[in-house]
Amino acid sequence: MQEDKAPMTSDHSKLKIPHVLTVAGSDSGAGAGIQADIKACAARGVYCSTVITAVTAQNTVGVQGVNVVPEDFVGEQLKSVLSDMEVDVVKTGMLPSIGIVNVLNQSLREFPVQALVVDPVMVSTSGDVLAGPSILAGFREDLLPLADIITPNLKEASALLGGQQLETVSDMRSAAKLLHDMGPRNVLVKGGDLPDSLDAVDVFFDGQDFYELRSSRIKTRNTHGTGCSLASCIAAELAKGSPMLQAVKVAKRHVESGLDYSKDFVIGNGVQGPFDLLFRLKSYAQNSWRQVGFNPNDLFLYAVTDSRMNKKWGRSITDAVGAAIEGGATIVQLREKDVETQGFLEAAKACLKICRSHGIPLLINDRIDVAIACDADGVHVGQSDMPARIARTLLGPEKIIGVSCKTPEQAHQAWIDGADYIGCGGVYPTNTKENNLTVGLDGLKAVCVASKLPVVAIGGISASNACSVMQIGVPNLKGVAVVSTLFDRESILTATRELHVVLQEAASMSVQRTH
Ligand SMILES: Nc1ncnc2c1ncn2[C@@H]1O[C@H](COP(=O)(O)OP(=O)(O)O)[C@@H](O)[C@H]1O
Ligand SMILES: Cc1ncc(COP(=O)(O)O)c(N)n1
Ligand SMILES: [Mg+2]
Repeated sequence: MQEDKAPMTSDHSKLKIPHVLTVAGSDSGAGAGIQADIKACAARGVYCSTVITAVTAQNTVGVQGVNVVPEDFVGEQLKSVLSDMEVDVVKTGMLPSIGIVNVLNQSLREFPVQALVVDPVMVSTSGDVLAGPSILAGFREDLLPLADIITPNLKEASALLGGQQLETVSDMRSAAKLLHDMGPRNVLVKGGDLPDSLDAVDVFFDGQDFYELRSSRIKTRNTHGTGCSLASCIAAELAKGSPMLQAVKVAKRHVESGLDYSKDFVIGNGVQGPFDLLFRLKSYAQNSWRQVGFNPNDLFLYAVTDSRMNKKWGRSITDAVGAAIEGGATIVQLREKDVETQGFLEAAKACLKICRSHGIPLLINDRIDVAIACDADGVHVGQSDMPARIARTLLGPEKIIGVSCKTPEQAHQAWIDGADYIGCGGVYPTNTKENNLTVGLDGLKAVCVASKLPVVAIGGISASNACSVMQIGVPNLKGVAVVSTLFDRESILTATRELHVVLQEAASMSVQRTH
């Protein structure tokens, strides 16, 4: 393999995408093998092509069958990809026959790549043989000397070394050294299966120094595929140009957080469930995730919290939100301007629980980081906050994004940027926002008419003027957003109910008018 990395772009006008080729077996249960490799590379932002060496019938119970792909056809796949697609790094997994090892060896000599990552898969965690002892000589003689790194687990390291038992970190160090003598530039002995170990310890040896890489051991049955994913993450980081130790560290951290994400999911009836790097399970784990998708009618009675008002009336934010929902609020936005981040996050998590139990969306004002950390339903941003287009990239396609707009131009931009709704105001003067320009009912109407997005009116709206706001007669005005009208009151519940009645009357009047 080449020592120095070639520049990522030969022609600067084109973007060269980092590319990993995985040469591995298919796992029908999709926890390990090719399926794990594609997910890991996708999660690391690297293109992944695939040469399939075997198709396994496999689930959480074990491996029920293996169908090995003829070596000539493995060779044909290798040639197709390597001759055309500018592969940076090759990663190998299940190599079920000595013939396939030979074919791979020849291909790598014909089409050299920047790095070779060898995960010497032999036995699945369920104990089923994926590559028999006959493969050992091929690994030792042909593949290991070409490898930039090999990533055996304890059993595989032991098999490669002729069967010696590995039970401690010190045994792992000796094994790493002996394996290094077989030719690979770097060795990572993985300790996922180390008995009596509180941490998940892997030993990395670069021929000079040993590194013990530790992470906390996640309590989960879903560990099927950690090895394949780790090797693919290493390959992906190398393809991006990382030095080896850095690639290994990032990969280990990535696997750890993937295990944490997917630790609670229940897939299959066997002892070992698939691990998954792509699922964001927090909302599933709460078992009460909101229906994905934004319903503009949720803007009907939009409650915006205010920490100063809660302080003044001596109530917690959760009590305030609970009362507003009970009174008929249809969406809640947390707008906490003077609380510290940690307190805000805790409050947001608690409010999210309440909102989810009532099927009410919860948005966070301005703080995209807090919205991501608590997995809120979305954010509301002002004109000088994070631009909606960037918020969309950070939050993903399904979260709700609202933007404050005063003009038709801003409303148009919000639509282009991928927002879901706009908040237009201040309609009337208000104490909650200093120096806020008032647009009045005419300004509101102009924005609504120009906007392709649903609109919620905000600013100085109360039970006494909400009816005139809703009667401006534009179909995309979906509701009113209020702060002091609900939260600067003795009883939030009563205040919300009052406003709800007014809004319902306004809605029924406009229905009558259109019939
Ligand atoms: N329960 C766990 N918590 C945290 N990390 C783990 C856990 N199990 C395995 N790992 C890590 O996952 C990677 C794969 O390790 P291992 O399970 O030993 O390999 P294999 O899947 O090839 O048997 C290693 O970095 C290991 O430390
Ligand atoms: C096709 C294929 N490749 C690799 C593994 C090893 O994965 P694990 O060690 O997590 O069982 C597997 N079970 N199946
Ligand atoms: Mg494992």
